[in-house]
Amino acid sequence: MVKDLNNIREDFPILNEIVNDEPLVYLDNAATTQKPRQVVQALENYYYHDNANVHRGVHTLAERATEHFEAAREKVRAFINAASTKEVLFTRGATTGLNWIAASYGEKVIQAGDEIVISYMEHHSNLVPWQQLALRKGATLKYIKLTDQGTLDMADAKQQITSKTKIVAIAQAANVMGVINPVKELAKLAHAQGAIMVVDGAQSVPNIKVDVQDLDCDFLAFSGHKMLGPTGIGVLYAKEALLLEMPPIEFGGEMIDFVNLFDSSWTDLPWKFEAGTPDISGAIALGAAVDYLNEIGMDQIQAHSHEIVSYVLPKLQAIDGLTIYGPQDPAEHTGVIAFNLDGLHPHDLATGLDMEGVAVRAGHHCAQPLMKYLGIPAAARASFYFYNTKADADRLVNAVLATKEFFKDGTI
Ligand SMILES: Cc1ncc(COP(=O)(O)O)c(CN[C@@H]2CONC2=O)c1O
Repeated sequence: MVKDLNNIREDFPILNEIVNDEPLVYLDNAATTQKPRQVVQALENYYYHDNANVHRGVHTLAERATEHFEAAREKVRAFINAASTKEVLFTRGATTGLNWIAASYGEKVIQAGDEIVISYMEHHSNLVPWQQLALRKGATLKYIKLTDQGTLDMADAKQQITSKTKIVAIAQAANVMGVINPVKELAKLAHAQGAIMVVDGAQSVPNIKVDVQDLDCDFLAFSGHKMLGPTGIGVLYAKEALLLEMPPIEFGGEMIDFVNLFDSSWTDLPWKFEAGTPDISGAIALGAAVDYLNEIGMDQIQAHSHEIVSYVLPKLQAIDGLTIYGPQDPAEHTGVIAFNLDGLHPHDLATGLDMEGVAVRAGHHCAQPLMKYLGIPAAARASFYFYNTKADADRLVNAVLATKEFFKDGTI
């Protein structure tokens, strides 16, 4: 059954919150999304009825907990169309997944003189792991330039990806510019040079249909909390052939086969990379989040974002003194819009919006090199999701105008 977006908000009690005497308008979904009752209910059901440790218990609760935990993995597998659950590793989030690739695959493969290619629009979690790996190994970190519209300069990408390239790591959707990057084409360019393709899916998996086999990416990392799930659970997808050759990152229980006094052997995939007691309830709740997204449909979610951005972008562009970063064409935008108001620090702008009950983020958005590339210290950022409405968009526009009026003579 496809959920009707017109009455979806009843699943999100938090959207009824009052902030500064105004009904909340939550537009910080790129930071974290709100959680439907069904996800919170999954957590409650687990702890009230099924809680036990997984995989080795022989009692009924342990078997039930294991069944729910592994069923969640299968839901995630199907959601991203991975070939096998062996390719679906539970992590803490996108940051952990990206660090695992650098710490395992990167440490094993990267040598002095090799090149790692990223872009100027990357989030720090898809930049610093590669930067530190390159420093450790004496490898070269290269950045793909952006066009004037804030999209990836693919002509430059073709120049940057060479026979020395071993890793290409790019966000599929950008957390500031709001663009969708052609990672399928980038994977082809990487593979043609014998390199692997790492996709940062933190902003794409929640917003568009992601098919890892169609993309032919080698790794893809994302976070549960950005797609209706709880914080602390995420996923690293990786091709099985790569995982079989990669050394574990953490050692201990769950991930061993035999432990001898002076050496050990590892268990099968995916558990080789899941040392210790996993986030059982988080994974089960992530499975409930996937169920919820599937009931809406990713096509409907993407269409809704396009409709909202097409509605609000022209209204924001019409505000004198407001600068929008990234594509000016709604067709190029996910639901993420970064902007600044002349003469106002983004923190003051966001505080002004909060006084009107509108929640946006302000700062460098964990993308300091991008801020420098854009020539700005920071920006405000509104990020929509399927439970936001055109009325929310109007509240944003009116709050920007009210804040502009409030600060107009430069004094508070
Ligand atoms: C593109 C991208 N990659 C990686 C991450 C890291 O995700 P985790 O923090 O879940 O590991 C984020 C987080 N987005 C930040 C968090 O807050 N606002 C943002 O834009 C992101 O947007």
